[in-house]
Amino acid sequence: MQALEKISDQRLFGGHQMRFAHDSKVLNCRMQFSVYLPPQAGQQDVPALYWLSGLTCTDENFSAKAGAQRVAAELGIALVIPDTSPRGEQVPDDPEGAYDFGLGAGFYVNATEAPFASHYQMYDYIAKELPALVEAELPLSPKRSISGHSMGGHGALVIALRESGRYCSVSAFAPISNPINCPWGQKALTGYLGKDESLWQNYDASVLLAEKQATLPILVDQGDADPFLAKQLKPEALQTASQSSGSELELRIQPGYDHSYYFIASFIEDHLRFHGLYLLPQS
Ligand SMILES: N[C@@H](CCC(=O)N[C@@H](CSC=O)C(=O)NCC(=O)O)C(=O)O
Repeated sequence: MQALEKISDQRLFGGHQMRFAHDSKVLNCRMQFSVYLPPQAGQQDVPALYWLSGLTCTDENFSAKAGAQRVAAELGIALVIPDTSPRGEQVPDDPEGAYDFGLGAGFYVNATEAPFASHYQMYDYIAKELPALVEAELPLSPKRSISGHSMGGHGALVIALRESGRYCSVSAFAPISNPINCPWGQKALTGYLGKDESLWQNYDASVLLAEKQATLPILVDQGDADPFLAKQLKPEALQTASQSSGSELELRIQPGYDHSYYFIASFIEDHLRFHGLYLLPQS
């Protein structure tokens, strides 16, 4: 069988919006993901921005709602958009079917707890298996940046801070900034990693940023009308952490914006141009 099965391919801004399926070894299931290839990918390998989506999303929310492809086409940056959890009948879900754990809520961690550990290895899937696959099979260079929203903003920050040599820049929209101290994070980290809170620290961007100075540029946008801001997102923890390690963080509070894809669509161009500064040769 081919490594990638193409599910769809549609022309968009001179490039291609595509969807693929493949067998994931680390997740132990069949997965789907989306890719936008800009027109420049017809001539040469192009750099890629990996986008990590939030709770309840598949790879299709960002492709359909964020409006990122026009500027990606102009800049010559591919978009690689994975799913948010392992998938399939055999993959365990939240025991009560809640939206914030299990399917659609992998939290970008490597689970150690049964019954989740046999599939929920999203950290390794995003940081290692998927880049190796798409760079081997598609016209993508190994220059990568990473971004995401909410749960995906948490994932992007954690992966970039831990694997900084593998990424040129990181950005996030309304990230879960301090998951060890919020209900979404505490539920997910207990379920995937168990009750030993010392193991949770490796998956908390504020802890990681406080411990070690960041070596890559960081941009974060947060709406001040976001209903999840105070209880779940806590961007002030990220700000304090960056100050204590002397890291450069650009945290922008956007007046009147909520948690939705309308917020993402309003600022995605800024994020693409920010990543372009580090992914593309500057004249
Ligand atoms: N259903 C839940 C909240 C679900 C939600 O808001 N999901 C966000 C991400 S939240 C953090 O990870 C999302 O991106 N949804 C998909 C979309 O297309 O908007 C509730 O109602 O509280």
